[in-house]
Amino acid sequence: MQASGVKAWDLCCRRGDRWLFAGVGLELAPGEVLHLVGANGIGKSSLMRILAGLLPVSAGLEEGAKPGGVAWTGGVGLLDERPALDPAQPLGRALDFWAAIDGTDPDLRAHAAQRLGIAGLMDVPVRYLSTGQKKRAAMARLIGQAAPNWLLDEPFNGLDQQACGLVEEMVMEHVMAGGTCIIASHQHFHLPGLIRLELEEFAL
Ligand SMILES: Nc1ncnc2c1ncn2[C@@H]1O[C@H](COP(=O)(O)OP(=O)(O)OP(=O)(O)O)[C@@H](O)[C@H]1O
Repeated sequence: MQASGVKAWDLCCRRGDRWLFAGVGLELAPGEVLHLVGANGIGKSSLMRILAGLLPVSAGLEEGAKPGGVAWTGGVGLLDERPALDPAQPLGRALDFWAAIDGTDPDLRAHAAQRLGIAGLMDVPVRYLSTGQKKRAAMARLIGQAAPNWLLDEPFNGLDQQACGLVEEMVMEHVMAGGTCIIASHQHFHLPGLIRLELEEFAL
């Protein structure tokens, strides 16, 4: 695996005319997992999207404040709340669309699909798949990316108990191989050494 790690500082987020958070920072070394927690609507997904580079890092509240930043060591893979798989395509084709963009390792993805129990669904249109099957497919896509850093936004949503255990196992394997992982979730994780970051109500 490539080298991993992340350092983020002074992250601020404004949605519409409302500040969600300001001055948030975090740092992860290879092998570390961070659990991002906080109430509904507090800004966990927004923070994940900033970390993934999909939302800008806003400048701080004060006049002329410098924006914060995010520095990754190695590539980043995001398991978003939405699976981003074309509903009109058979699953295999929908995953292949991303393979070219992600630089997917086909063997890694195929092995993950097998473990996740979706290898037999590649000819089924994505629109016929259940929520959990789509989540499993998104997880197989992530593993195929072989990114050293993972961002998992509510990875357990829609998964049955067995699949939740499997995803936990996959996270363990990833970090034990030297990766990092940030998980935004209301669920509990049984992962040793979990670092906890709680986003709190932000008041001006
Ligand atoms: N595109 C957008 N434009 C304006 N406001 C938005 C947008 N996306 C999200 N928000 C608002 O930002 C706030 C934070 O949303 P976010 O999804 O980051 O919260 P969360 O902590 O992940 O919530 P949950 O636990 O319910 O998933 C919410 O009030 C939401 O309505």
